Amino acid sequence: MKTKVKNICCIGAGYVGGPTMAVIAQKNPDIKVTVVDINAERIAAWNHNDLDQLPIYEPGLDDVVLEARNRNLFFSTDVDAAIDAADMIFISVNTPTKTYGKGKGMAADLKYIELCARQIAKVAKTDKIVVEKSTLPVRTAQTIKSILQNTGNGVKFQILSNPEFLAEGTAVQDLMAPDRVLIGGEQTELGMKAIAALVDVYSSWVPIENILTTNLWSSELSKLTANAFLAQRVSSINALSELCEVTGADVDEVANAIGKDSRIGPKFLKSSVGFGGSCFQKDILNLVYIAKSYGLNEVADYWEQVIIMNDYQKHRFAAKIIQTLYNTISGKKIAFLGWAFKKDTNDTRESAAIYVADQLIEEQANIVVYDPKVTAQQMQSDLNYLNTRSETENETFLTTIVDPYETCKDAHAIAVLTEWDEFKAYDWQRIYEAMQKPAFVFDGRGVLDHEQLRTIGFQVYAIGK
Ligand SMILES: NC(=O)c1ccc[n+]([C@@H]2O[C@H](COP(=O)([O-])OP(=O)(O)OC[C@H]3O[C@@H](n4cnc5c(N)ncnc54)[C@H](O)[C@@H]3O)[C@@H](O)[C@H]2O)c1
Ligand SMILES: O=c1ccn([C@@H]2O[C@H](COP(=O)(O)OP(=O)(O)O[C@H]3O[C@H](CO)[C@@H](O)[C@H](O)[C@H]3O)[C@@H](O)[C@H]2O)c(=O)[nH]1
Repeated sequence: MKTKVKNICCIGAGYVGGPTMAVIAQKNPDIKVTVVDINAERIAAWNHNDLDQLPIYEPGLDDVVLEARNRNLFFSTDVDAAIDAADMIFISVNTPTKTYGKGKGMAADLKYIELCARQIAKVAKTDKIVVEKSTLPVRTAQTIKSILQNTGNGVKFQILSNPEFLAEGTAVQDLMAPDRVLIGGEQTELGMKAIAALVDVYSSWVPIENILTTNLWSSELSKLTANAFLAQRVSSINALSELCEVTGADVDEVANAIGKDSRIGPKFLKSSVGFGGSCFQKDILNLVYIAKSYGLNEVADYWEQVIIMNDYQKHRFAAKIIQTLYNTISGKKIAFLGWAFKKDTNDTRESAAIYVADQLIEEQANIVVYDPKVTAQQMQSDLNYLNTRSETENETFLTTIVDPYETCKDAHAIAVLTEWDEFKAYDWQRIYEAMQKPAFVFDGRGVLDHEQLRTIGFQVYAIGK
């Protein structure tokens, strides 16, 4: 007989836990879904009456939350109560790159995962299915199982791997119509039963042929592999962008030409100032670390190159700005349009903007930033995290203005760091008139109309052109 899930708990109310559970709850009104977090401020924001105050910005998320919240979707800080009541527990906590000890700067830090496993082990009085939603190194399910099974209280656990493939900025749309849902589990009778229970949750809205089931290790490794392949495409086209610049080829034309080959495909070929986000770098470093730990040095080196190329692309963009501005940017105002790592999100983790700003501030430029969704406080904290200089110096060199025209006024140069749609619609003539001359634009996202800008009088640098 199929086990029907009635009560879900999700530990971690972040960029993944929040939207994923909101959609699961919306699509399964008969399942009670409780999202818990130790961050009380975040939970309060999820419960805020004003939907503009939700802790993350994702197009369409407010409507989903509005429909399901307080019906069968709840946000709470009472982690123990939610664990106790649930028959299925998702672990969706952060798994950042380790900043200390063995594997520092490479391996995933699994301390939050282990804490969750220990808390589940301590609290659980009835059998549970534990679902890894966080991105984890292959074979982590073994660790979780070992912690859970050594409690000695007779409770039985099944562990599933169900990695999340949503991209920020399109999270709701990705969750509503995923290319696939991946569920890995033990290939035993009880394991298969647990897999079937989770398939049942997703099949409320995902066509059954799009729900893939595998063994645990394939599922865990597929997540790291998917991100490595995606990031590798960006680094590949970025590597070619520099060759385009020196040969007269146009990177968008090259991308279009190769993307028409159905074996290559058109997506993820947009050259840029470099990929950011909380996942790509972390997951590839993790993959590299795992390969090295098995002694697979050539495999590790192959994937590490994706990160090396990405770092180079960010560095190259900043160097181009310095060089073009006559190798002296000390005291010059440089306007940044965008700080988020991509459009339609307020997330700034690993955003290229942070690294470009840091490099320009080393040359004592005054960076003034406008981003429609990122707060000034977040920008300062991103810069401070790099630890390059004192917080006071960062406050002096990086300021934020909430109006794009004011941001660009009197600037020597504008750098586009995020591809927000609104940038295309600005009155560029007005911006030009208020700038220092020559007025430079460095389009790190290839989003502006360069011909129009040149006609106005701008000197334009665009990646791969
Ligand atoms: N951000 C994405 O787009 C994305 C997409 C797919 C997969 N992932 C993966 O999903 C995982 C979560 O990522 P995220 O972006 O949602 O992270 P996040 O930092 O936004 O959220 C994680 C949340 O977990 C909470 N938390 C940590 N330990 C806890 C504990 N012991 N008990 C209760 N709450 C705890 C934190 O307070 C935080 O609010 C990561 O493994 C990430 O790699 C992220
Ligand atoms: O052609 C492209 C595509 C993307 N990017 C950049 O790459 C980064 C990542 O973009 P994207 O993948 O769209 O967003 P993420 O939210 O980081 O999503 C990735 O990381 C998630 C976390 O693991 C996965 O779930 C998603 O499937 C995977 O796309 C951003 O800085 C983009 O600007 C480019 O420069 N060029």
